[in-house]
Amino acid sequence: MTRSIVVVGGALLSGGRLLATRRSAPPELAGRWELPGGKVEPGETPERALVRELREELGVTAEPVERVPGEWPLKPGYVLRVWTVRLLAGTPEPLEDHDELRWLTPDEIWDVDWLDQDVAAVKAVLAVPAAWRRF
Ligand SMILES: Nc1nc2c([nH]c(=O)n2[C@H]2C[C@H](O)[C@@H](COP(=O)(O)OP(=O)(O)OP(=O)(O)O)O2)c(=O)[nH]1
Repeated sequence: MTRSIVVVGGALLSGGRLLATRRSAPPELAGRWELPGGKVEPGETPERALVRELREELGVTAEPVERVPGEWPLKPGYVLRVWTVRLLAGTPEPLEDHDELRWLTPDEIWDVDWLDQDVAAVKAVLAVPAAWRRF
């Protein structure tokens, strides 16, 4: 059986807001919103992949805190796993893969057009209210 490729998503939380990022590519995903992150490379832990991706994509130093329970199918052969993330240094900027960022309160969370496959993951992040108060 072939194992799925894990895509790690970061639920970056700060001051009671979640960072949403708007994809700039590929064309079928561009303009839709997601959790920043990317594919785990061979030999890499998901947490290290997340730290690497957040540095590359947003220019920040960040620390995965805990796994959000669940796993969400993306395109065939890919699954999304999500960690809550604390920002340690830097201000996120759309350096790679994204063209806009928004910090959303829980009340604003559905104001952006999340990728269909991310909706359940975002609901799972909302279902961990303690995480929103922590950083
Ligand atoms: N990062 C991220 N990718 C997602 C989410 N939802 C979703 O369907 N995807 C898809 C988009 C891509 O097909 C795949 C992740 O690839 P990516 O392009 O972000 O990852 P990467 O930086 O490792 O990719 P690459 O440019 O090295 O190929 O998962 C999400 O919430 N976050």
